[in-house]
Parts: sequence; C-alpha cells; structure tokens
Amino acid sequence: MRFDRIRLRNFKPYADTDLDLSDGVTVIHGLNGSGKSSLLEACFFALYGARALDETLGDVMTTGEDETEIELWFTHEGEEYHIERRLRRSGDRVQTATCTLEGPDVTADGARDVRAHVKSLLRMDAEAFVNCAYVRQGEVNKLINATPGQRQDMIDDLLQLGKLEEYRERAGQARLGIEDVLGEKRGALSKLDSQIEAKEEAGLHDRLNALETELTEVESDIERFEENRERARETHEENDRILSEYEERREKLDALESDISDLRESIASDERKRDELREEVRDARDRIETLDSNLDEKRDAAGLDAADEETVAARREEVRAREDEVREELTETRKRETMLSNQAEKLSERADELRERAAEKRARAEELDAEAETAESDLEERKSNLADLESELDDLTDRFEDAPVSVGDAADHRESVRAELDSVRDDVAEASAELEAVRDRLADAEELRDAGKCPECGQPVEDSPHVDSVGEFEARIEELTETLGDLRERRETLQARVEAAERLVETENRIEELRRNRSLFEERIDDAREKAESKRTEATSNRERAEELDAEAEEKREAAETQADAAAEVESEVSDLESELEGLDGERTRLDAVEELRDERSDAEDRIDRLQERRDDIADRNDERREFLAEKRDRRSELADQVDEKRVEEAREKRENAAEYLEKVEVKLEELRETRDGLQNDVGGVKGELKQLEELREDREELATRVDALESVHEETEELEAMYGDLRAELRRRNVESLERMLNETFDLVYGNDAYSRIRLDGEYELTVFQKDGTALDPEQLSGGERALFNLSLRCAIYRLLAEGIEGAAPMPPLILDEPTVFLDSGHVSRLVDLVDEMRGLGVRQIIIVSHDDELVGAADELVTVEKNPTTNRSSVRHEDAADLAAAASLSGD
Ligand SMILES: Nc1ncnc2c1ncn2[C@@H]1O[C@H](COP(=O)(O)OP(=O)(O)OP(=O)(O)O)[C@@H](O)[C@H]1O
Ligand SMILES: [Zn+2]
Repeated sequence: MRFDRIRLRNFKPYADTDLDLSDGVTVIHGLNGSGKSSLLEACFFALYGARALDETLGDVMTTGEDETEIELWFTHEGEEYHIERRLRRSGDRVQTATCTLEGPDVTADGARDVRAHVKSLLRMDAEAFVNCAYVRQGEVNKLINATPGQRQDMIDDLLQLGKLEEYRERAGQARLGIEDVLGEKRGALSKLDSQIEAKEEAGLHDRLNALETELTEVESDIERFEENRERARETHEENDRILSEYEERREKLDALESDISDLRESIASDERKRDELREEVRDARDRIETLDSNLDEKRDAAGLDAADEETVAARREEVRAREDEVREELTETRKRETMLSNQAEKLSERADELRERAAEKRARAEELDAEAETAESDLEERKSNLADLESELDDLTDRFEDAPVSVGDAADHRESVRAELDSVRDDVAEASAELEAVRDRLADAEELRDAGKCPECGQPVEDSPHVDSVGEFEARIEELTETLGDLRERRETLQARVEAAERLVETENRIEELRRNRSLFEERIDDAREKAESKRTEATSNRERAEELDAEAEEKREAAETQADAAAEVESEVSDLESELEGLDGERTRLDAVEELRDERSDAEDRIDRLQERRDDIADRNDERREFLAEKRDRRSELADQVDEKRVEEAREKRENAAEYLEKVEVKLEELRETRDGLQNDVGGVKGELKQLEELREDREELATRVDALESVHEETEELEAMYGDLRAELRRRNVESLERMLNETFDLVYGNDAYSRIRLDGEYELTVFQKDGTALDPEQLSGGERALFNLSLRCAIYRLLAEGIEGAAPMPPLILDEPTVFLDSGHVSRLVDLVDEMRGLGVRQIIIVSHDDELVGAADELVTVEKNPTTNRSSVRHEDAADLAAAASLSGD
C-alpha cells in the first residue's frame, strides 16, 4: 500500500495544501509547530475518520473556518483509491458532511461505511494501524509500557489470532449452555428416580388388595340391610292398609250418624213450617169475611144490584158513553163563548177608538178658531196702517197745489233752475273780474296823469292823444257796479228757487214710495181676510165630524153590550156541563172501589189455595225423609257389626314397630354407604398412584436418553473449545518464536553492542532483555534511547512478521515514524538509517518520517519542507529538488 497524494483545505494550520507522495523514504522536516505532525494526522484521519483522533472533529477544523476538506489518494494491491471527507460547522457542532471512498470496485458513502471498507482493505482498524504502522510522536514506549496481556491482545489482533479466541469463546459458551441444560436434566432425572423409589417402597399393590377385600364385605352388608328394610316396608304398608280400612269405616259411620241427625232435624223444622202455614190460611179466611161486608157497602154506594163483573162493566160502559157526550157538548159551548166575548171586546175597542177620534177633531176645531182670531186681528191692524198711509199721501199731494210743477215733473224742474243759477254765477264772476281790471287801469292812469305823463303810453303828456281816458274808465266802473248788483240779486232769487225745487223732489219721491206701499198693504189685507175665513170654515167642518164620530161610537158600544150578555149566558151553560162531568168521575171511582175489593177478595182466595198446596208438599217430603231415615239406621247397625277393635289394635302395634326399624336401618345404611364411598375413593387413589408410577418410569426412560445425548454433545463441544485454544496457542507459539527471532535480529542491527546478549519474548508475551553476563533486565530498566531503539525494533519486527507471517496478501501500509530520533545520539541515528534501509529491503514500499535530523534528511529519497507563514499563521509544504537534497546531504556531511 502507498499514499499517492494528500490534499487539505482548512485542516489545522493548512489553508490549502496539495502534496504528492511517492515510493521510498520521504522525510518531512520543518521548524517546531510548522505543521509536520498535522500532515501525518491528516493521512490517518482520511483513513479512519474520528476514530483516528484524540481530539474532537472541531479541533481539526482551522480556527475561524466553517468547512474542512481532506482528500487522500492511495494505491493498494495495484488498484487506486480515493477518500474524500468534508466537515462542516453548524452552530456549535462540527459534523461530517461528506465522506466517500471510491475504488475500482467499491463506492462507500458515509463515515461508517468508509471506515468498514478501509478496515477490510487494510485488514486493520485504527488502533491496529497505530500499533503497527504509525508510530506517533511520543508513543515510542507504548508497547514496552503495556502489560503482557495488552501486548498479547495487540499482537494477537494484528496477527488475526483474535478470531480463533473468538471461536474458542463461542465454543466455550456453547459448552456452558449445554452444561446448564445437562445439569437441569440430570437434576430432573434424579428427582424422578427418587419419586419412583418412594412409590415402589409404598407397597401399592398390597394396599389395593386389602382395600378391595374390605370393600366387598361392606357392599354385602349393605345388600343385607337393604333386604331387611324392604321387608319392614312391606309389613308397614300392610298394617297401614288395615288401619286405613278401619278409618274409612269409621268415617262412613260418622257420616251416617250426621245424616240421620240432619234428617231428623229437617223433618221437625218442616212440621213447624206446616203449622205456621195453617195459621196463615186462617188469617186469610178472616180477611175474606171483612172484605165481603165492605163490598156490600160499596156496592150500595155505587147503586148496583150486584157486585159481579158483568153488572159493574155495563155500568161502567154507561158512564163512559155519557161522559163522551158531555165532553163534546162542552167543547162546542166553550168555542161559542170565546167567539162572543171576542166580538164584545172588539166592538168596545172600536167604540173607544171612535170616541178618541171625535175628541181629536174637537181639539183641532179649537186650534183653528184661535188661528182665525189671530188672522182677524192682523186684518184690523193692517187696515189702520193703510188709513195712516193714505192721510200722509193726501198731505204730500197738497204741497204740489201751489208748486210750479205737478207731481212727476219735480226733478226736471230742479235741474233747469240749477242751470239758470250756474249761468248767473258765471256772469257775476265775469263782471267782478272786469270791474277789478278797470279799477286797476284807472289807478295807473291817474298816477301817470299826476306825473304829467300819458296815462296810456307813458309819453310826456304834451302832445299825448290819450289824456282823456281816465274819464272813460270811471264811466265803465259805474256801469259795471250797477250790472254786478243786478246780477247778485238775481243769484239770491235763483238760489231760493233751487232749494224749493229740491224739497219738491224729496216730496215727490216720498209720494212714489207711499203709493207703492199702499198697493202692497191692500194685498196683505186681502190675504189676512181670506185666511181668517178659511180657518173658520175648517173649524166648523171638524166639529161636525166629531158629532158624527160620537154617534158612531155610541152605536158600537151598544152592540158590544149585547154580545157580552150573550157570552155570559153561554158561560153558565159551560159550568153546568163541567159539574156533570165531575159527577160522572165520582161514579167511576165508586165502581173502581167495588172492583178493587172484589179483586182483593179473589187474591185472598188464591193465597189460601197456594198455602194449602205448600202444606201438602211439605207433608209429602217428610214422608220421603222418614223412609230414608229408616234406611240409614239399618246401614248404621250393619257397619257397626263389621268393626273388629282387637285386630285394629294389633295392626297399629305392628306398623309402629316397622316404622321404628325403618328409621334405624336408614341410619345404618347411611354409615355403610359412607364407608363404602371412602373405600372406593381409596382404591381409586391407589390405582391413580400406580398409573403415575408407570408414567414416571416412562418419563425417566425418555429423560435418561436425552441426558445421554447431551453428554455426548457436551464432550464434542469441549473438544472443539480445546481445539481452538490449542490452535491459537500453537500459532501464538510459532509467532512468538518468529517475533523473538526478528526482534533479536533488528535489535542487533540498531543496537549492536556488547552489553546485551539477546531479548526473550516468552509465550505470555513477557519481554526480557539479557545482558552478556546472563542477568535479566526489564525493558523499562533500559535507558531512554535504548528504549526508543527497542521499541522501534519491536515495531519493525511486528511489521516484518506481518509481512512474512501471514501468507498471501499482506496489507503492508506505509511505515510512518513521527520524530523517532528524539532520544537518539548521532551514532544511533545512523543505525536508524540502517533500519530504514533494512525495512526498504524487506519490501516496505513507502516510509514516511518526520524528523529534523540531518542524517535522516540525507537518507531521504524525497524531502518535504513544511513552513508556517508568521503573519497568516498558515502552513505550506514543498518538495525540495535534488540539488537541495544534495546540498542538505553535503551539509550533513560537515
Ligand atoms: N485547528 C487549528 N487551526 C489552526 N491552527 C492549528 C490548529 N490546530 C493546531 N494548529 C497549529 O498547528 C501547529 C501544530 O502543528 P504540528 O503539531 O503539526 O507541528 P510540528 O511541525 O509537528 O511541530 P513539532 O516539530 O514541534 O513537533 C501549531 O502551531 C498549532 O498552533
Ligand atoms: Zn511535530
């Protein structure tokens, strides 16, 4: 096997690193803490995952990163494989996100799967790998410090001896299992043996015989007693029968006795009854006598010759016929009476009605008279009003006698006078205005004149043509004053005339009005007169009608009286008929009384007949009974003769004795049966036990066969177990021998001095170092360097043993040594170089060594330098080329 390439990302100090590895010796060197060990760890982790770590997954992830990747390529048995692991941080935890293994005919997915495949490829788990191939820093003493047992386990495991032990243990467990079962079965067998022995000692057959004899005896006793009991029962039954016969007879006798006394009693009581009946007949006869005398009386009262049925019936028929006649007549008469009194009533009602109407008419006449009077007084009043009106009219008409106009022209006249007045007034106004104007002009002219000027044109007066106009003016004023005075006089006159004309118009209007009123008044006077006359006439006619009605009423009243008299007559006829009916009723009652008495009498006779009959019946019955009685008495004396008191006494005694015996024998039988049942149970029990014994013997036979079989299996298992143990011991012995030889050879090679003669590895993996003088030393007593060499030797020996010892394909992983030179001086480093060469020679393809040692560096086929960047704190790797290698080698040469 060979690592081909490792690629890291964020693994411990590595940010991104890719390193190719080849065959031969590769030395990895660099300063402390540069990351050398981490590189080896990465390879180991790639193969085995978390199992390869002392720390947690989180510790391999570069601080501050969240993801780590490791890839390892390796060759194994000519095939190439590739492992990839990716870790991821999620929260506080770091988990495996991806884990795959790819190879020519494997693909594994998941940490567990990959680990299992790696283990089967390399034929070693993580621990075995560490013990054999990977000598971790500081673990050089691990195998020396281990106890022999641990050492044995480690080496056995590596050499696959563990498997044999496992098989041996399995065989041992099987053996133990078989032993358990065997022990159990053997216990059961001895238990069965002792059970069988106990049963055999109990003498079961003898017991059975004794019990069966006893049982036969008891059963014959039971039979005997049962026979006795049967006989006692028979005796008891026979005497019981005798006694019950006797009882029966006794009962019959008693019954006869009571029958006889019953019969006697019945006869006596019926005789008493007959006596009573005779008394009743006597009473009935007395009653008939009384009824006969009563009947005579009643017959006389009914006026009958005889009281026999025919006579009474004929009389009854007569009464009934008369009654029918009277009833018919009565109905007729009552009808007539009703009719007459109805008529009388109606007539009298009519008379009242007529009288009422007459009174109404009279009252109406009174009313009409009063109305006529009112109309007449109205007439008088209206006449006087008319007279007043006519006298006023005459006065007013008189006023027109001296007037310029007649009635009817007054209005026209007033208009013409008014027109005249108006024109005069105009004239007055005109004249007054002119007068005024003339007076003014006069005044002006006089002024001018006084100023020497022309009064007309204002020119100086000299030469003025107008100086004499003043005079003219003065003349005109005189003329106008005179005219004005005339006109004013005339106006006064006309004014008086207008007033007179207006008064005439008023009078004329009043005359018109009065004339109109007068015709109206006259009409109304006519109306009143007519009304008074008509009311008077109507009153008279009403009075006349009242007279007529009164007369008629009188007539009706007289007719009513006549009818009432007739009705009273008919009524007396009715009461006559009614009293006749009553008489007839009384007659019938008397007939009833006669008949009743007669019926009662015949009832009494019937009763006597019945009583006599009953008496005869009773007499007959008693005769019968007497015959019966004689018979019963004969039967009684017959039965009394049959009873034998002595025999009865004997039977009673025998029966008692039998009953007593039965009681006792029952108890005895019960006891015997109990005994028999007990014996039968015992016999059954003994038989059951015998059967059990048989079964136990069968079981024992079976079990013994099974124990034999188990014993032979146990033997075989024991042999198998021993064989595995022997095999392992043998193999181990051979391994230990080889290992011891190789260890001595290797140790000689790396530490060939005169101090130690040889190393012994015994069968128990106890290591002892022998000095030249033969003293034995514990390896722990060696010096540090010696121990380191010793350990390396042991490792290499194991590695060789693996390579040689296991036939066929040994896995041979790369031999990895981390700082193996720590305790070695330079001389021994050279020996280590020799060892490495030796291992190479033995066929180890790849050896990877972490070391600072120049000599080792010089021996390397490949040199890998690890450096850490002090600023980034990230490590990196690089291959030194051949020149550098040579330089390094020459350096070591100095
Ligand atoms: N999870 C991590 N993240 C980052 N750096 C880490 C982590 N774990 C370890 N380291 C660093 O890796 C270095 C340890 O590496 P390693 O043990 O491989 O060194 P070395 O070269 O073998 O040293 P020496 O010669 O002392 O044995 C340390 O410097 C440590 O700080
Ligand atoms: Zn280191």
